[in-house]
Amino acid sequence: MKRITSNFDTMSTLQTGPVSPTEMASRLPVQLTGLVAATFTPLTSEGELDLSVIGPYVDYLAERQGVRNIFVNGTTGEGMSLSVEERKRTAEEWCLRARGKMDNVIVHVGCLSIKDSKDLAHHAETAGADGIGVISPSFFKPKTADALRSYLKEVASAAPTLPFYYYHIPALTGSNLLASDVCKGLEALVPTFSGVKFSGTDLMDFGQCVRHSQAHQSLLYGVDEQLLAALAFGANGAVGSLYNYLGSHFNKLLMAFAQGDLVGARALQFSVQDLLAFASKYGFDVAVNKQLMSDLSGLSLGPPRLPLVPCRPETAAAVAQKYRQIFPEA
Ligand SMILES: CC(=O)N[C@H](C=O)[C@@H](O)[C@H](O)[C@H](O)CO
Ligand SMILES: CC(=O)C(=O)O
Repeated sequence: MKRITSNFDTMSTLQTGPVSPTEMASRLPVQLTGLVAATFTPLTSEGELDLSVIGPYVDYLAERQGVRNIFVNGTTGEGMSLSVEERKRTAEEWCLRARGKMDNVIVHVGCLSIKDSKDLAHHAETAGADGIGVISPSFFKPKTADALRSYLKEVASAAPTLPFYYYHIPALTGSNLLASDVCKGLEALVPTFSGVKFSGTDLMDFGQCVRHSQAHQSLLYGVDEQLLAALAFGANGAVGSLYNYLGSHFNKLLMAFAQGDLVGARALQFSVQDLLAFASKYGFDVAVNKQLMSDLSGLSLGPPRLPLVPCRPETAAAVAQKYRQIFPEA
């Protein structure tokens, strides 16, 4: 794991004196690329944290799925349903267990209270995270991009050495602000601004984020079933729940795309869509997804937390069967 401080040094140097292009390039952070698995939070059958599963979970992602980055305590991890204290304990465990095995641990720190978000941002920094992600508050929603930028600025300032990713997920936050508007001028307010996790379906908005991004920033797409379209628009990588159990498959898709094999990439994307089309008949949500991951990986992830309700075992089993039929090699 690496703490990226160099781009922020570069920025301050830029203001104080000239730097040669070679020196500049060597100081820029490594851009986050490839797959980032949005992890589930392991709970006991009583609904308490089960930190003992996190070590084996990291090994499963690294060894079985070829995934080298994780996004923890986000949507998939039910971060908003955990207490601040629980979020700190899980973040610490993920950072500890990922050491030497993952390239990046990004901790989602968004909360409804800005004080909690700042507390978690600061905590992520001390826990050794490689970055933080923040969603828009969703009860009192920011009415303007300006208001959201002010909020993000304040949260990011609590973790001044960590790359900061704006997490855009309008279907869940209920915010109607375009990500490309939110990101406008954000680097001036947030020196650590390193990219966007874009979990929306508006590809024009995504395209505008890419178009106006800077070279060191990472545009990470978050609707796994249509990643290929986002790659065409210039996505640098992807954050999502499906990379938990389809990481190797999606790595092939990334490879096919990089090699210009669009027909191959499309076939790989279509098989994922087939699985999702099947699963959505059962109301595919985090609860079903979590049980599916338990069934496929053998890790005991436990139930979801209320207000999500556990899925019926037959539902996850039916989706797992479909998965095995579509991806016999996985
Ligand atoms: C709403 C939601 O959970 N979105 C995830 C990421 O943001 C995705 O990874 C989806 O789980 C995935 O694309 C399946 O729809
Ligand atoms: C899916 C995703 O990116 C999240 O869990 O936040």
